[in-house]
Amino acid sequence: MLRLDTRFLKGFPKALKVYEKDLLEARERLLAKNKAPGAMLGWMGLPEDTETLREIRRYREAHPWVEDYVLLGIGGSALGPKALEAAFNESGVRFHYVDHVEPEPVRKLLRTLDPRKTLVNAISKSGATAETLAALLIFLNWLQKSLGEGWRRHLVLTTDPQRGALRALAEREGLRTFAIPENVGGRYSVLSPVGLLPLAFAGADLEALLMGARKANELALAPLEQSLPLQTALLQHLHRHLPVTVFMVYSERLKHLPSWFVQLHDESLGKQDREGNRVGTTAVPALGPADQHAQVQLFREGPLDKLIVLVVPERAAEDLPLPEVAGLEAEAGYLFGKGLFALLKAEAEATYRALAEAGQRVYTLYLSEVSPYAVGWLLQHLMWQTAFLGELWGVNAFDQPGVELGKRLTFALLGRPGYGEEG
Ligand SMILES: O=P(O)(O)OC[C@H]1O[C@H](O)[C@H](O)[C@@H](O)[C@@H]1O
Repeated sequence: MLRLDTRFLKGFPKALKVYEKDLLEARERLLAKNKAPGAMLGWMGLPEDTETLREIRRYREAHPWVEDYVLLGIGGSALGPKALEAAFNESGVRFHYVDHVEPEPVRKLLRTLDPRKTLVNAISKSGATAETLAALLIFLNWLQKSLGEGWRRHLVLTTDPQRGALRALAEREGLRTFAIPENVGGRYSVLSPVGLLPLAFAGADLEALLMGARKANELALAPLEQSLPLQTALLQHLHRHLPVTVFMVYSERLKHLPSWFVQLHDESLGKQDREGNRVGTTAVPALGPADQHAQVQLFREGPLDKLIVLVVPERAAEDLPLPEVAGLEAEAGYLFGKGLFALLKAEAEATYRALAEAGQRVYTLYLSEVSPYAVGWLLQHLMWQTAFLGELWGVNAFDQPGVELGKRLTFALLGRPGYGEEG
């Protein structure tokens, strides 16, 4: 379950009435786009795709020998699986992410892996991302050298159904692939095979994850009073004059979730609107309680330029009682007999109050627990929130024209044919 707490934003219930028409119109505009050719709204339907889920299950069952799973991908092709696998790995399969281009960690990883027990999954929607292609060159060569003809069983590609270098390679070599639907962009792809395939190897409950996401879909389309995604979109919209939106998660298991959110929010919404105005707010990742001992000083006494979102679990699957230890009564006695989770909850609540008291704008999203169901719901909720904000802010939440120049300049520096002039 997901629950919104806006107790310190006193004007919110009234704003919901004032903005009702704008919100409902934004939702209508978004849904109307679904009919247009080229609309990138396929993420809305991913939670219903049981056929792909079955295919992924079969593939997982046919590969019981996998002990190490190497994921080659970056941005939307890595952040989602990384966030979810860290939270829900039940299988003991070891995951390694090559979402960078630093030689030393890649060399170190290659030294530790046994190719016979390793599955390499290259993920790229476009099939054109330099970092991913570079990693693929290295790992494909390594598999071929170490396994000879058997290398093909150890490589699986997740990519566009038709286009791109990965698709072409798969066809030439007869490699196993999973498709990222054409109408699903990278940062909205976590519930496609991009996330589901690695999570199947992690042993996560995929059905519950998708069931949670379906709940977010239901609420996104519900009347405004029940529509959590419209409500949090409004909270972001009301505070768009504040340059920073902090996304602070009180869960060690979800420590990579803020990075996933940062890409979703920043790359979707930070752009020029139709009149050429620069719009967007900067999402800042934070982790509780660790950042109480780092960023919270700034949040308390620094500029009041932030909207702060706390994501807090309400229950632990299993709490850990704090034992009494003789000699530590004076400093730690107040903890004796309490659960570790009680401390987490108290800290989240204390931070919530302290930030509000400081004059920061802050609201909390409670997760019933850190479960695949609740987190699937949260991810899909945040995708809806982002898509609604795209409509409210007059930007296309599904493209990323601003990253193109950097790519072209990289190509020019490396002498890729056709890119010489910029170099
Ligand atoms: O999946 P890929 O096509 O390899 O893209 C990976 C990432 O790189 C691009 O530069 C985009 O800015 C991201 O939105 C995308 O998630």
